[in-house]
Amino acid sequence: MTTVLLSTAGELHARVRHGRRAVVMTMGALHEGHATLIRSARQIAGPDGEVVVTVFVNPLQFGAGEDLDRYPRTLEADLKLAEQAGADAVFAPSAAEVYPGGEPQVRISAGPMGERLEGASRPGHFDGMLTVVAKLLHLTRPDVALFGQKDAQQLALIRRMVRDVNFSVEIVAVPTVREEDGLALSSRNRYLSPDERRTALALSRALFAGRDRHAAQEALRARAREVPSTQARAEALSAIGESRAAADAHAVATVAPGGPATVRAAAGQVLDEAAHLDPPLQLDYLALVDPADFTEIGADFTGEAVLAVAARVGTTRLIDNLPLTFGSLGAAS
Ligand SMILES: Nc1ncnc2c1ncn2[C@@H]1O[C@H](COP(=O)(O)OP(=O)(O)OP(=O)(O)O)[C@@H](O)[C@H]1O
Ligand SMILES: CC(C)(CO)[C@@H](O)C(=O)[O-]
Ligand code: BAL
Repeated sequence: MTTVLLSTAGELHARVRHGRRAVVMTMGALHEGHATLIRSARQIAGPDGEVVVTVFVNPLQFGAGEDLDRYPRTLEADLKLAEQAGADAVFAPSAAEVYPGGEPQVRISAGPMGERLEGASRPGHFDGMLTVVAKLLHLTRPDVALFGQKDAQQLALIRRMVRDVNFSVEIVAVPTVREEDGLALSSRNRYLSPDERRTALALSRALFAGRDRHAAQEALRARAREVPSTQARAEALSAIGESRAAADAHAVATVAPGGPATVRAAAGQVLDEAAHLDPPLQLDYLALVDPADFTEIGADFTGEAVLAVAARVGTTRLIDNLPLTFGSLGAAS
């Protein structure tokens, strides 16, 4: 298959549509994470459908002093990767093509969710991101658009925009692709020196520490629930022997003050340690949030939450997150 390179809206619109169109939007500097999105798009579109990858470094979503100028631009390599992953077309417009009248006056506002976490650190970022995503949806007119879980807040805001202003597109999320040692793939990883990369591993390690604490807590809760009342629990504990009973009682007791705070603390400890590495990790935020609105979850939260982290190593700012399900087995008795 030969992937076609398109650079104007006219070329895109002149393209005859085949079956379902699946679109993957990117800022280029493509890596295996993007390839995974493109392969998923290929599966969704099927052999009779088509996969369009957009490559556009959107100036509107970069703040003053951010890395717009040094953001890697590698179109030739991107075309090859997109082709190998199964794309039919790559749409790589210029800024003048996307914003023919200069910076747009009318924009999409991300609302309160867009001001939290990433939005607090990068004011205006999500308005700029949603504005270009809306434009690219109009330009590419997909049936399905795929986005990575790695940018969890972006994904949540795109879902919200599609719902709030009735875009007729299905949004599909793709899990985060990681290096073998856990580092989430990101175009910005190529800014890292070997020493900085070692420090950057603390982001995923912190998330894994939080996930492990969470898994242990959920297992203990499940055990506690097996015995429905205090009286029944005591009887069940003596039935399984004194030492097991003591360990069990201790385990059940220690799970009680746990929950989100303990998960945050486990992740936070890894990040605190990384602040003393050379080069150090400078934490921006660590948060355990409800993906519906990106507010911190409370102690009695149930359902899927997102443990999210952002930090700087040297001049590179990285983000990562893990979804964690709370109380999946019901509330503790
Ligand atoms: N490791 C990954 N796993 C899955 N999806 C990813 C991964 N990295 C990026 N994506 C997704 O690819 C799409 C394009 O992202 P983008 O081009 O910004 O890449 P990026 O690697 O996230 O770059 P950056 O370094 O700017 O964050 C987004 O939907 C993003 O969530
Ligand atoms: C969705 C996106 C392509 C909009 O510029 C960008 O934010 C990205 O690559 O994640
Ligand atoms: N991957 C999200 C796009 C950005 O950082 O601007």
